[in-house]
Amino acid sequence: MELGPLEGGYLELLNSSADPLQLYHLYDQTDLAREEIELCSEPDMDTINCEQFSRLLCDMEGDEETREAYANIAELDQYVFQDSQLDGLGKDIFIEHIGLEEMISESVEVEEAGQKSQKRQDGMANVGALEDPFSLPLSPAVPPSSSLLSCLSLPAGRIQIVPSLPSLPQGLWQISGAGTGVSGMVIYQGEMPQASQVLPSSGPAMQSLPKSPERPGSTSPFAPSAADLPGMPEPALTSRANMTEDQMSPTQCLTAHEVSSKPPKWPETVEQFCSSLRDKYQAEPAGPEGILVEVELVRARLERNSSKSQERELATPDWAERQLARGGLAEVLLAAGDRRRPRETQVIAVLGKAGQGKSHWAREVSRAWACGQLPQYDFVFYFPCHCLDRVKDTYRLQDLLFCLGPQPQPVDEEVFGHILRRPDRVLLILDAFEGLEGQDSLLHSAGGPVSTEPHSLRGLLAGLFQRKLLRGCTLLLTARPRGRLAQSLSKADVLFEVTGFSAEQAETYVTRYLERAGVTEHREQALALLHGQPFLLSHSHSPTVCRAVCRLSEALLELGGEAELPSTLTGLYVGLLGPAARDSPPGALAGLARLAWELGRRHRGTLQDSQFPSAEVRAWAVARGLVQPIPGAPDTELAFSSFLLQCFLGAVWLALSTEIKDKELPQYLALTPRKKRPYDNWLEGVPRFLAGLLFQPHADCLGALAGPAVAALGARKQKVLSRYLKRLQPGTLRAGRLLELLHCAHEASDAGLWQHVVQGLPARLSFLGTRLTPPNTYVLCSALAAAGRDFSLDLRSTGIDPSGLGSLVGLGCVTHFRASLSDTVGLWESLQQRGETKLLRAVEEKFTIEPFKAKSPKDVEDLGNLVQIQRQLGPNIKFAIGTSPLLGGILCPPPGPIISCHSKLAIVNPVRPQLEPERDSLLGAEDLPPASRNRSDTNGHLLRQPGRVLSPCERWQSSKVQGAEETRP
Ligand SMILES: Nc1ncnc2c1ncn2[C@@H]1O[C@H](COP(=O)(O)OP(=O)(O)OP(=O)(O)O)[C@@H](O)[C@H]1O
Repeated sequence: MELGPLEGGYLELLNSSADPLQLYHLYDQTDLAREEIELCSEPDMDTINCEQFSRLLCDMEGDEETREAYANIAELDQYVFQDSQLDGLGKDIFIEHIGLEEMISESVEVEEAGQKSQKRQDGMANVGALEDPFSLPLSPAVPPSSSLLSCLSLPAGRIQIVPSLPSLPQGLWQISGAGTGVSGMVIYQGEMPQASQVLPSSGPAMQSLPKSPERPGSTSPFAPSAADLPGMPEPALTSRANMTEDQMSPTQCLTAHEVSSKPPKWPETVEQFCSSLRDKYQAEPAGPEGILVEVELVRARLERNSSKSQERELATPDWAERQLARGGLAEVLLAAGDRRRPRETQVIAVLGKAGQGKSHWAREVSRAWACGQLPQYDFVFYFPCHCLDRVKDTYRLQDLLFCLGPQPQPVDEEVFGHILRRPDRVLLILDAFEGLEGQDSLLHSAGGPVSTEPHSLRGLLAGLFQRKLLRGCTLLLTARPRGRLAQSLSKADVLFEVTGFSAEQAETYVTRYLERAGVTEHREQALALLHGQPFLLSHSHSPTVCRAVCRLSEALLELGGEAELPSTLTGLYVGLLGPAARDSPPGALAGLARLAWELGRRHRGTLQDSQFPSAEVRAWAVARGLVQPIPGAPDTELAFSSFLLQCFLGAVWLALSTEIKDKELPQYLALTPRKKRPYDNWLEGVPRFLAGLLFQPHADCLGALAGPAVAALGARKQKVLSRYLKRLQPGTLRAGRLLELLHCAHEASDAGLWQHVVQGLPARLSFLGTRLTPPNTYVLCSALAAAGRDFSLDLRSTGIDPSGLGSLVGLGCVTHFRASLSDTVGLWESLQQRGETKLLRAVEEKFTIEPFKAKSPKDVEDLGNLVQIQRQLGPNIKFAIGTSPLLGGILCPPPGPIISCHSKLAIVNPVRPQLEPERDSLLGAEDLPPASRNRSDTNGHLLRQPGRVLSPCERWQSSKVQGAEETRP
């Protein structure tokens, strides 16, 4: 039977009458067609290798839609088919839910199900029993499992037994089909069955997997071994037992890998290469200042930034829901290991905004390896990606590792062979991945090479990411996730985020900085300077800003006398650049500023010697630390010493340039919707610096950098921006842009502009899903306090930290707020512990949780904790469970109803859907039609629409365990 294109989920395919072997090959080809299967000879229709099958089955299980559909089948089975009263309704809903219209006739008429099952019996797997396609008949030999794959039934005939595939749950797995040469293949995961656990077949023939007689490479045309790859050495000896990897079973292979993590005896050349790499990493200082503050990474995930757009961005978890990689480096590197398939490349992405410390962290990984902390790797190669952006030349894999690697040297074939033999013991670090041209396509496009023949560097990288070259290695990349790159990064096995410094870590950095500078006596003064400018303290959450603050503090303290840090970021950078500008060659600052802007427009932060206006300007910029060499890159390549500095210089160019037309200037504030402006704001720090440079008093700001001659030009530009900003209605801006406007107004330090902005703030402010970093929280607090009006805030999914949450909701002008339950519990508990009862009472009264939707047991638990704290405070305190002014109502029931509401919520079992409509009607408040939504009875219980029974799917949805609660203001 000819199969059409692979469409829909695996569920549809399993329910089709397609020949399972064809199905399998179609699956594999579709998947691997993208991977350009050049090296397979003839696809061997009769051969299924267990790794391939493991992959197929894993993917089927990994397919979220299928998994969920089968889970629903299992759970809804009883409801739909055993509860005769609900028969008709249930089936319809069930069928609709799993989205299989074509199954309607099959599933409604039960007899037909038998035939369908029979059809499938000839195929790959029997899903379900003959009589009832959705019941789960488990033979005594098969351990019960909710997995779709544990419900395979066993046929008569020859059976191959493949012991223990690591990715399968324990149990028996049967595969059969024409062309296999056997009527059935059983994969047994777990201990082999005892004789008493009789396999339901007439004498299973124990055979090994089919194997190509000619060569000991992989038996799979789709999963080549090293021996299959042109240009690769002969198959590796992976154990000291003189067996090739491919002669071993997958279990043996894994065991061999584990065992061989003991240091093997290496040839002299390999030992030498390895120790030269280690020496290289150990010799590198930890960052430009040689300071290390230990930071924890947070598990990350990407999400669509709007329901309409395909673009993704880093999701913002609530503070209390963040998952820290507490095990440090080891945990990060092991994180994807659970999902790792044998000999499969593992991709780990460490993401974060510019200047958060990604490169610092990545270099720390190589240093840790050099110090023997990562014994699971024999080799670690660190590449700053700016150095790999070479379009012209062609390279082989060995050139990448040896010539472009951290320790450039001629290729040593013996060492290279050694690397190829154990790719699983190789870690490649690709730092600043966003710096590569067209990086997004490397991760997902087809066409990466499968051989080590010369290719463009991009081709080589594509081969690595597409898991064809050095298959089985670990790829660790760091990147700023923006635009299309973020979309492709969802292909990574695991994601982490570098979130910058906490206030304590910033203080630690200041202390260490002064220690290294040999001026520890200034420590207290420097910390006092920092605390004297809370806005800069909040910005020191970014290590880059923290470093800049340290440098300026050091300079100010050296001068002696009354020192004070500036109150804006613009002031900080003017303070740092002013002295450099004063002794610059003529036109040097403007020349460098122009370069910063023009490179930024092309999304680049690196520059060549030849791009400087003159050698003199280059020498000045290097001497003043404005640009610096890139570690590992040729001397002719330099980079701006930080992204923020590049943004500042870009803004200087906009402020100074006569080439930028006045009417174009407002677009560079990036406050209007993206569609209406061609500028993409890659240099995202430019808007606030531009406002700062043009609005702050000329003599202290732009004049301090460029001299008095540019005063008239600056004044004209200021007028243009002022007119634009005063026409802007803050209430019409989305949360992210509103925050940027607040930052611009803060940097401008112009009383008129600030008043205009704060007066325009709407009374109800929702920041739902928009990150509130410490500086964002700071400007928001200042603006609300200055407005002299009342506000309601929605602070859910903002990642706001506990101290930020406390400062915002503690403001007198904030009369109502909504925040995640877990963060609120944290705040209340900390206020309680600190004995701040008055503030606690105040914030409790402002808190609202309506409409409440419990999505996980944690939500119910948190609600219980809130009620508990509330009880302790006495009967007069109440928080709003009804609608609040923020949400359009006024109901604030006393604690009694909340507790009774809680006790109802607590009995909802989140794992199994509750079928009694009364029970979860409370949970399903948002599932009700608008007419009955948000209405409550006198006890504060939400009313259900009479006669409306929630469908099983709705109940399932409402009881699904799924992270923090969702927004529905
Ligand atoms: N944990 C840390 N301890 C000490 N210094 C740090 C730490 N993290 C970052 N820094 C310092 O902060 C500055 C910025 O760090 P880094 O260059 O690693 O940021 P990044 O996220 O890679 O930025 P970009 O995206 O712009 O490349 C550097 O000077 C670095 O030394």
